[in-house]
Amino acid sequence: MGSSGAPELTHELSNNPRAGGRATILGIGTAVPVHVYEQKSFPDYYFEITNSNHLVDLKAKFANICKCMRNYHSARRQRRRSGTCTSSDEWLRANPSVTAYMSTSLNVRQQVAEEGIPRLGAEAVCNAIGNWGKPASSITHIVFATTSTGCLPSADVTLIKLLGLPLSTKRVMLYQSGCFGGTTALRVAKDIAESNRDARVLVVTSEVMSLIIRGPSESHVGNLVAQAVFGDAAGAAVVGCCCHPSSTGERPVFELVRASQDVIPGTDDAMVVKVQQEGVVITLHRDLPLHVSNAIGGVVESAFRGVGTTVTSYDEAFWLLHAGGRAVVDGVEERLGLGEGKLAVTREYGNTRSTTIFLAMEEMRRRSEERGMATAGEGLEWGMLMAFGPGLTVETMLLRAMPRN
Ligand SMILES: CC(C)(COP(=O)(O)OP(=O)(O)OC[C@H]1O[C@@H](n2cnc3c(N)ncnc32)[C@H](O)[C@@H]1OP(=O)(O)O)[C@@H](O)C(=O)NCCC(=O)NCCSC(=O)CC(=O)O
Repeated sequence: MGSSGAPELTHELSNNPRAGGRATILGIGTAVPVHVYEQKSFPDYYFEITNSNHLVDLKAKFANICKCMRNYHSARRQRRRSGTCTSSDEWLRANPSVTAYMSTSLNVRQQVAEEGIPRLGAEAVCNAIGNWGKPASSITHIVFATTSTGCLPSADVTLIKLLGLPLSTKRVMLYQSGCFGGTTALRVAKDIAESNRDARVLVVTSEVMSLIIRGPSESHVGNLVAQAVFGDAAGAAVVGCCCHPSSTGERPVFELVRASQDVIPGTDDAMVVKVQQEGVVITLHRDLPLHVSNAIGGVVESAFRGVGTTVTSYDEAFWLLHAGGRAVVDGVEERLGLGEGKLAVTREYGNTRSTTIFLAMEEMRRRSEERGMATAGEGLEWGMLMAFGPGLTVETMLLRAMPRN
């Protein structure tokens, strides 16, 4: 139990590497779609394309929420939607069932997701493999997470065909995994890598919001918040145990030290996601940020405990937090007493569900390299990756940044 008074949450996973070492991230890549919507002009766009300009008060509320998102994200980041022609303006205008608040539309939405998810994922994979520097044929396993669809044959099958990977590549598909799906995928990859000598596990997340885009309703502000918050992106990482990097020519970036996953008691209604004839309907409860911040102290304390880290203050660690929304990030920062700038990379990007942590991770690595820091974790050794989603589930991964040289 943490001194925060939060409920005892963390169920620690065993950590018994059998592949001769701990799993590490050996390459990272991301991809974002070509369609960009500026947060500033998004309220005008969204109310126009959903034929809702008559809902004047609701539009003002939405504009306020988006304004806050604009302050929250750095100006150079925008929200993005799938680059497929079908989720362009043309597609939205041609499909009023998608832009209505509630209209039967699952089929038409699903087509966009089915095509867009593996394609965007493949772009991120190519970037991750380029960063890794080894041939794609060295990949032995894939763990693919998406919250954006649920069709079979699954997105990982399409992905291996797009990439030309052997059809014998061993796959794990995590559908409807929530925003913590990227962290779950890393946990599964860690277990695979540490149990199979020479395994090289490709972790992929890809989120395309075609199933959740819908018009506004005065009686469903939780949906409106979801419309303001979420965007599309894909992330990828190559994970493997690399005991002798000098002989393999690989460059471990972050060691995956320990994983945890916990459900916060009494929070079933905080985030509810239903697959319906009308698409995926998301309801976010206004207390969600409070639930996360109330629980976070206990979760983080347990995650750091007993592994021999040198961290005596949370500011001595680097932080990769899922960018849930302004209120969530501010709440976590305050509860953990983090110093200014500790969540800077989280604030740099919006919420792209399971992909968010990869955008943050890549950004941190990029900044650290640019500044000549000793590790990709802002020059620090220990760090915490944290994401949350329906359940409410909080998932963490304790990271150890490897020296860059
Ligand atoms: C949306 C915000 C950025 C807006 O911030 P602001 O500072 O502008 O203002 P605010 O918080 O006062 O909210 C503005 C108005 O919206 C209302 N409001 C906010 N959130 C609401 C909700 N979930 N349901 C109903 N109403 C809500 C407020 O009461 C207020 O109404 P009034 O004007 O009447 O007073 C912030 O509230 C936020 O970050 N909320 C958390 C978003 C969230 O749930 N993220 C998790 C996504 S899930 C995820 O990431 C995991 C996953 O997908 O798996």
